[in-house]
Amino acid sequence: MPDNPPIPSLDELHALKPLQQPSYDDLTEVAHVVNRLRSLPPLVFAGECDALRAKMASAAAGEAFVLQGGDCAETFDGVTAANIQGKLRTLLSMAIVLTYAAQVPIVKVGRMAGQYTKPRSAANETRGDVTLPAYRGDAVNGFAFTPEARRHDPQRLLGVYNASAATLNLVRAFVTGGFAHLRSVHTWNADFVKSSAAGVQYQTLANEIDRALAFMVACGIDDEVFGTVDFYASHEALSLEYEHAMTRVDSRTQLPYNVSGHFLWIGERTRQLEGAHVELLRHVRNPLGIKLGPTSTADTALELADRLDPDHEPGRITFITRMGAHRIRDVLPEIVAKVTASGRQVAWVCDPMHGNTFEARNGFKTRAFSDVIGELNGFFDVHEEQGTWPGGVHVELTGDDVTECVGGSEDLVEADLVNRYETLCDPRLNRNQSLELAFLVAERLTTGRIRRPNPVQAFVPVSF
Ligand SMILES: O=C[C@H](O)[C@H](O)COP(=O)(O)O
Ligand SMILES: C=C(OP(=O)(O)O)C(=O)O
Repeated sequence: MPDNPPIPSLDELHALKPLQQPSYDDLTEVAHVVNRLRSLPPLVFAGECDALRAKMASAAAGEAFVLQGGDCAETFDGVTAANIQGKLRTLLSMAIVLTYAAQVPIVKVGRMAGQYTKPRSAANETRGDVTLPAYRGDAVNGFAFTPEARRHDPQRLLGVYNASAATLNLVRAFVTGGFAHLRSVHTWNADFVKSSAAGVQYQTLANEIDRALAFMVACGIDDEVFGTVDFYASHEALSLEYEHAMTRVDSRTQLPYNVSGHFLWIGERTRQLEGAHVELLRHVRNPLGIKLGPTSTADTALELADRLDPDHEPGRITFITRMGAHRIRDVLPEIVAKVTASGRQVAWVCDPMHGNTFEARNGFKTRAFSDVIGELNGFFDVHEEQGTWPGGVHVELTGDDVTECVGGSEDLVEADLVNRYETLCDPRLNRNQSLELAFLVAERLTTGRIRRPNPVQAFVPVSF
């Protein structure tokens, strides 16, 4: 159990000159908003964060696999039943593919209910002869290209709280109220294009699950044990005002937790060792992710791990590597080797999205499905060579049939991007591409090439 040093104040954090922060013009208004946020109830319970930390520890130990996914940038307008259900359905379908094929428990974590703040490469955006502040996520400003919308508005932080609460409320209802029951495995994708290869593969798997379920019921097992799933919320902890206001001392343990989400990650652009984000998050008890891009070194990874997890607590640290398909085989091996040699057991999760973005000839920001799979294969190969466990995937996806990433079995080309390009920031996999990815990952997990300590004991049938 870590010591409990005082949580730094917001002023102390700002003195560390944090990157990627909004510039608010009315600091009194900011203080009002932060005070209001401090008075609002937690969105998650500290005990749930502890439960997730234990599951992340299983992923670090090679006994579970993490599936983390959702929008690049959630939006306030996107908080609709259809959107939330669509993302959940996609994640549950992917999880079932991974569980059934790979026979390993899947830790299900949404990039949901809090993913409203975006770091940007450039502070401004220019269209024609007009330059305005870049869109930084609904937590900060609006997407419309007008001075009013692009103003950094602190009231939006209350919008983040409300949107996250509404999303979590429905997610909790879905995962405990019957929607996620294993019996529903067919209905999640009932409307799926029959001609889609992943859709057909999914139907075949769903039929097998139906038969297995019927067999178990015939054997006298109450199928209500398959009625609910554990599902967790995560986002990038970027807005210091919001994350600080949502950091509370847990009444059970007297220890601080960030109660805006179960799992928080520090982005590639804000993970400076002496920076404000590391300083705030080192005090909270939540399980933490650290993004590692192509310029990362083993020393950086180890220094961050020492700072954020001085006690080597199981499940505390997850390294989310996002090196790019063409760099992963060069950069990842040394990091994995040195972290492992240090005696740390961390969860290794592959984000095959953020290192593979490019601008298409028609101006759309996109990713090629082949690069996404290329990076995943590199990730599995490196861990196979090192004898370490590839602990999970982190993907930007949606439940809709958008056209934002090229490739996949539908063979989307750059000319298709214009049809349904709906993301406000980075391109997401659509439902078909997400399922396809799940089948490919399941195949890598089942080939037998990956060492799994004890697959039989590791399979926990009551919580898929
Ligand atoms: O999601 C990640 C970042 O916010 C995003 O890649 C930054 O994109 P930009 O380079 O268009 O600013
Ligand atoms: C900004 C993100 O990633 P990264 O920090 O890896 O660029 C993200 O995951 O939204």
